[in-house]
Amino acid sequence: MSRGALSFRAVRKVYDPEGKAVLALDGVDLDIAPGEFCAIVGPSGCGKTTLLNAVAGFETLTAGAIQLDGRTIATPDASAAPGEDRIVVFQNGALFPWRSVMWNITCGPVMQGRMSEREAREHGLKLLARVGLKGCEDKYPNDLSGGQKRRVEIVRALINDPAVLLLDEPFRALDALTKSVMQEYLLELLVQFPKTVFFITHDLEEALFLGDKVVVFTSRPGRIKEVVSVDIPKPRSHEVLTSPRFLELKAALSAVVHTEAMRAFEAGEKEMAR
Ligand SMILES: Nc1ncnc2c1ncn2[C@@H]1O[C@H](COP(=O)(O)OP(=O)(O)OP(=O)(O)O)[C@@H](O)[C@H]1O
Repeated sequence: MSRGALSFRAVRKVYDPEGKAVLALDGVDLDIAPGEFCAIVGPSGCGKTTLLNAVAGFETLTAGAIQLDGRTIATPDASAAPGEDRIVVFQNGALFPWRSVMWNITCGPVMQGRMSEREAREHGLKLLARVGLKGCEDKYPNDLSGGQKRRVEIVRALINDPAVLLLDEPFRALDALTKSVMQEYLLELLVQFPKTVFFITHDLEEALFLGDKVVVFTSRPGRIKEVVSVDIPKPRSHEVLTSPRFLELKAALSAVVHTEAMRAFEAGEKEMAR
């Protein structure tokens, strides 16, 4: 893969609601290689979504810079508008319920004039078949299960052929079984359609199962505490979850995250006591 290199340099973000400054991110330096799956974990409120939003173009920076393939996409002075090179899949989904699955998938490339309706439909049908949704193209989102909706959303993102996929806890609302199936679907799709992935999760097992690396953030202000390289070969199936190496990585990751979660909790208690 030749595109999708993300680099973060000294990224800082201060929110200033009603003059009470909230330092969300402070000095984040990170490189994500083209085609790399980077899972982001860290305590609640440490700035994970803020960082994702800055890449997506929804949030400005207070200091620092983010580059995509050498092109600066965010600085304090400017941020590149959201575009089809960086697509977000949200945890609560964002399908239009009154439109068919096919419409939801193809509206982006068709409206932007990048594909004819026929081309988009053909491509959409192919992608739906790859995620086990053959025959669902004329259904409406509310006719689908949570897992099926999530697959439609991922197909909708992939049809745009983005350089970077940004996923903010996409499987959070799913039951454990559906979630594990979705994780395998995602890995399989990425073999067929390689993308750089920025994936936020609170689930350490999910981070290790999917990630080439797992970035652990400190409690707020978010800084990078540790980067864990997941040296388990891909393709991975759920059998790896019980392998000695997986369990070893999980124990180490869990210890780091737990320390930070405790810090975040104590900081929250102090703030409440003020
Ligand atoms: N628009 C905003 N205005 C003011 N403060 C904000 C705003 N958005 C986020 N924050 C604060 O910035 C910090 C980081 O928020 P963010 O949502 O990025 O954290 P997070 O790590 O994604 O949290 P979670 O894991 O709970 O989703 C939090 O303290 C949050 O309250």
